[in-house]
Amino acid sequence: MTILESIRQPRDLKALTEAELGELSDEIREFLVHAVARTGGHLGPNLGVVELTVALHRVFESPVDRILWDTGHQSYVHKLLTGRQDFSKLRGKGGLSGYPSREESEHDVIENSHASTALGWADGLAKARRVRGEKGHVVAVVGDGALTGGMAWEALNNIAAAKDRPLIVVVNDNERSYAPTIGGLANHLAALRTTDGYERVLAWGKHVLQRTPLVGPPVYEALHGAKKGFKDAFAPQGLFEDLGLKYVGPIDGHDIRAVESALRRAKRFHGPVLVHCITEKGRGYEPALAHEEDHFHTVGVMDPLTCAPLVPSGGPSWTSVFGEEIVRIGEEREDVVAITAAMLHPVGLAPFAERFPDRVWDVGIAEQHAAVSAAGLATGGLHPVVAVYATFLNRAFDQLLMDVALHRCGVTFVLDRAGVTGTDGPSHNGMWDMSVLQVVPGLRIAAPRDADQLRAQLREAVAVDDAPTLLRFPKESVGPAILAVDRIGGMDVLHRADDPEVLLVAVGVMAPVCLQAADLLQARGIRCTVVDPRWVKPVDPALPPLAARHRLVAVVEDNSRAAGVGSAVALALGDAEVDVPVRRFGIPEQFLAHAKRGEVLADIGLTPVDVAGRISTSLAAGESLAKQSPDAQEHQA
Ligand SMILES: Cc1ncc(C[n+]2csc(CCOP(=O)(O)OP(=O)(O)O)c2C)c(N)n1
Ligand SMILES: CC(=O)[C@@H](O)[C@H](O)COP(=O)(O)O
Ligand SMILES: [Mg+2]
Repeated sequence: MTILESIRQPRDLKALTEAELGELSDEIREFLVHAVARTGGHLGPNLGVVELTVALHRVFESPVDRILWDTGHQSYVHKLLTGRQDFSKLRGKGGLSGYPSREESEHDVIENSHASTALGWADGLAKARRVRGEKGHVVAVVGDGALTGGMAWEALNNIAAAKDRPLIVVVNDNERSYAPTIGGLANHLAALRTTDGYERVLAWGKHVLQRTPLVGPPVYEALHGAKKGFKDAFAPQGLFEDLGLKYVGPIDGHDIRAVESALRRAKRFHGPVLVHCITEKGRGYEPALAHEEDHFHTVGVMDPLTCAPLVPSGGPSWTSVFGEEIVRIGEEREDVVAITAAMLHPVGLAPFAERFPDRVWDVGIAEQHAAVSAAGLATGGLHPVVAVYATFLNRAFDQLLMDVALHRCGVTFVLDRAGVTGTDGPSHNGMWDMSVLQVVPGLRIAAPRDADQLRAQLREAVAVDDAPTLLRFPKESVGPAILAVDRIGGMDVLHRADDPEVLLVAVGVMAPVCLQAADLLQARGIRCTVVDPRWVKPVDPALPPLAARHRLVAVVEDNSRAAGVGSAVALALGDAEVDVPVRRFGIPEQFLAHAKRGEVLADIGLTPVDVAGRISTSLAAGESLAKQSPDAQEHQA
């Protein structure tokens, strides 16, 4: 049995010797590389927190002491040490979540993967402990990237002022989000991190002294203390100390003894403490360290030796189509600029950044700032394109509404990972944008069905300079082109039939699902028209009169059913006095457990068979209804 296998719960760590702890760290890294290569997941971030997590669970008594993980993607080691070592179905249906999960363990608190929230949770938990007179520490682990999010500072502002409320903030500073973390904060962390002299002296001392048994360790401790003293005396007073936090660090986050020593000091301090740990994303796995783009922030299923992907990509991604087209637009329009929230490569803006380095900004994990600064850019005469994942735009709703839309700013939002993403769990599905944003006056929303439409609609969007525009597309590969057979108003007709009964409104990537459903219905003698509205907000004025020529309208969208495009179409029909029933197909109002996109779509009835089946049943019910007495009809309506 390996040491790792012997760890069933955190207290099993306490008896391990220093040598065994080193061995355990090696075993964990070995486990992570092979397990995550088999399933895909967040490899780099977890390789960077091995020693930090071991030290946390040796110093604190989880779950009495609450250990919170910001963003949660770096919680695999925490899971391994809290009784969860079956990673065979990590992020897969029925397997471990890729994030903390209360259902999995009493050691887990924050389940969502949206960054910069852990300090707020910690502030609330610490206040609750104070009010209820409960013992126990609250510890929040936050990355340097997550620390660039505004909410982290809202929380720090509260935490720092509470001198008598013990709360420990552990900054996991690996200098990166995906790419190197940007901004004044990153520069400040660097200033705290590198007073070169004592770092080099410390590194040398550690190297020499660790090879000098007996005398080595106490001398190393003394040297470590000297470094601390030197820093206190000469290094700049830190931003954190100026705020009122006790600052402990910088600590070598891969030296378990050093981290434990710092955490024990922090534990003794009866107030807010910040422990600054220096770590390396991808530590111990050369291919990750060599991967300059993101140190293997997320990896797909791959060969752990060669890092070659083992699942063939299904062709070009939506992201790459956007990335290429925005460069072409940038060539033609020098007023077009771009903003990313710490995800330059994942959202496809890297080619634009390479071509136009002065026209793209990484604002950190700060979607709210991205939206507001875009309002400033637009007001300054430019046309900003803000590229974020759909789920993360939720965070910037007010800024889109009150800063961009109210001021009628020509800003284009490009939402990647819209719809069901699946394996990243409930907080990553881009399933709310076409509902939440329905209420934004003047905002125009497009949902492209294929690459050609993405290119066309992106161009139409950046041509609007007096209102916000938005495109949204999913994570998967782009399918084949879907040609229109006609155009009605601004809508593309994808399929038509003589004397049609059903109008299928296919929203974006649901076009193939609707076309297949139309074929299934045709086989049952039910004739359909299939339209792609292209721009789903506002509803095309040609849609109600088209609907009036059918017996039933079905709107199919990869978005929440609640207040989505289906609801907007139903409202538009009502306003136009078109009395045709509307059936809404979308994502139910629930949080979707992690599973593959296809599995989730099948579970929620967004497949051609489900859509065709429900339409057929609906028509039949309508027919039987029509044959019944008027009051029976009234009742069922
Ligand atoms: C609000 C929000 N925006 C973007 C993301 C995407 N994201 C996930 S992890 C990550 C980088 C996090 O960097 P850091 O906090 O330093 O943690 P590390 O991965 O370095 O351990 C980003 C941008 C997110 N999870 N939440
Ligand atoms: C934790 C986080 O938010 C990101 O790392 C996200 O998991 C990446 O998702 P993709 O793998 O779809 O780019
Ligand atoms: Mg980081």
